[in-house]
Amino acid sequence: MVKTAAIIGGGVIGGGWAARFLLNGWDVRVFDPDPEAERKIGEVLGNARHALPMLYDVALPAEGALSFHNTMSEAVAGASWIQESVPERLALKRKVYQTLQEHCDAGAIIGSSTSGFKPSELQGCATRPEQIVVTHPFNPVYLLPLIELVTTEKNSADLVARASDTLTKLGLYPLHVKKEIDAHIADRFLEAVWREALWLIKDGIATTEEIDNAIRYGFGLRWGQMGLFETYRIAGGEAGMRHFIDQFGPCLSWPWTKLMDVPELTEDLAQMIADQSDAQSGHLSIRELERKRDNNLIAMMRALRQQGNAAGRLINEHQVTFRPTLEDGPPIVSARRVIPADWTDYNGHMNEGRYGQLFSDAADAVMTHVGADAAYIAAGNSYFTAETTIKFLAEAQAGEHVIVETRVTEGAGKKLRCYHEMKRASDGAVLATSDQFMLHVNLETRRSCDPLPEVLARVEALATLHKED
Ligand SMILES: NC(=O)C1=CN([C@@H]2O[C@H](COP(=O)(O)OP(=O)(O)OC[C@H]3O[C@@H](n4cnc5c(N)ncnc54)[C@H](O)[C@@H]3O)[C@@H](O)[C@H]2O)C=CC1
Ligand SMILES: C[N+](C)(C)CC(=O)CC(=O)[O-]
Repeated sequence: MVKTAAIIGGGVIGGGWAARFLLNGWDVRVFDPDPEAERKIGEVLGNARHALPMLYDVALPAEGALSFHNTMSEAVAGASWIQESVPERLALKRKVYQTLQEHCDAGAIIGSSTSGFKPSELQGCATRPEQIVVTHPFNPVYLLPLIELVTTEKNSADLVARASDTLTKLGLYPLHVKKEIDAHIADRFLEAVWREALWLIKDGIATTEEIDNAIRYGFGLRWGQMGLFETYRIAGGEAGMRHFIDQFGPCLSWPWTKLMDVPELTEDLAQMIADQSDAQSGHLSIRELERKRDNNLIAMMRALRQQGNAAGRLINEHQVTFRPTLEDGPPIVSARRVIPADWTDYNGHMNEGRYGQLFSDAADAVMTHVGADAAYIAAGNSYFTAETTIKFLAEAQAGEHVIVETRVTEGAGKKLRCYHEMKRASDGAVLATSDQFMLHVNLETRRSCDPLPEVLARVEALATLHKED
């Protein structure tokens, strides 16, 4: 059954949440009094539709339905998840909970995007405090997986488990913060870094661009894959973390940082920062910067997928949950995906090597379908490609949804031949074809041999079925 999420407040963050739910197959109802809300969410959704599917090697579930509502009562009725993302004012948030709790299901989860308030503050005047948790996301919510799930003793273990499960199924990483604190965990770091950066600008040490370069060419890259402590463990050399602390711990009491003070944001300082930022990035619109950010994030997370680490490991695990079961066909729909941005080459279209990648993924899916799956391969049997002829018939662009249809044209003994057609999903245009000839191989002897009987039977049956077509 399709689930429904209500989005209360559809600005930068509410729009990102709406996209995350919709692209994972949920119906989404939005309440936001801003007459521009529909347009603004449309823009965020446009970015998300471009970006999120590129993280995966299979198509996301069918998109849910998006609707806009004039009252909060209408938006929350029947929703199993309610995500509040109204401006960061405690009185406003509390008023919103009072209204929505009059109309929402008592079993629904109410998550707040608050960057700073503790859940106990949000629960303060609520009719059913036990329904409310903090689910603090990171911008862009449709791409970044971290959600700080902050709870109090008023939230039952069952509700916390349900919240965690829902967030995980959305491809998110719920970090359960069990002891509440102002600004949770991550924003405390961000604020510490931001305060220090403001001092560096105010004291004329560095410009906004130099500060950004100090991050993106160095420790920013380290943090994205190992965080702080694993990185510092390595920095301690073979002696590890203990040595690192003994060596660098004392520096913390040296006058290196001004972390406890905030520079006064005078008119002059605010203008200096804005001017430097304009000089650095003013030639790009915010939408262009968002696209650039999203494409970079996708490329980085896809690289982490290949290594099975950090955010990449999470995406691999999420992808398994919606990998489709193939039908015998003909044809077998052996691949269904969106072309990622990092598959584009200097000619502005999908690079020829990626056509090969897609056909190779399609062949892997067919192998799994006939029983030559991971366990079969681990037991010492597999197929090797002996010959492939690819015809490139039309260009494919990043963001396009494509499918591969496969026919088994030969399946006898050790021979398996597949004819793949790559099609654009929107109009069925054939973009490329591949005639692929494979041989069954014993991975120990590295020589060709007949498949095990159950795989051979599947291959032969498919070849017969597809020949009859
Ligand atoms: N912008 C950011 O980088 C992040 C913000 N947050 C948190 O998300 C929440 C929202 O922040 P943003 O999206 O940045 O703000 P925003 O200003 O972009 O969006 C707030 C939206 O709430 C709407 N709104 C105002 N009163 C409302 C009401 N009574 N009912 C329904 N909608 C109402 C506004 O029309 C606006 O569209 C805040 O709690 C903030 O701390 C969390 C993570 C990151
Ligand atoms: C600036 N901010 C405190 C609203 C930022 C966040 O809460 C998280 C983020 O996306 O950086």
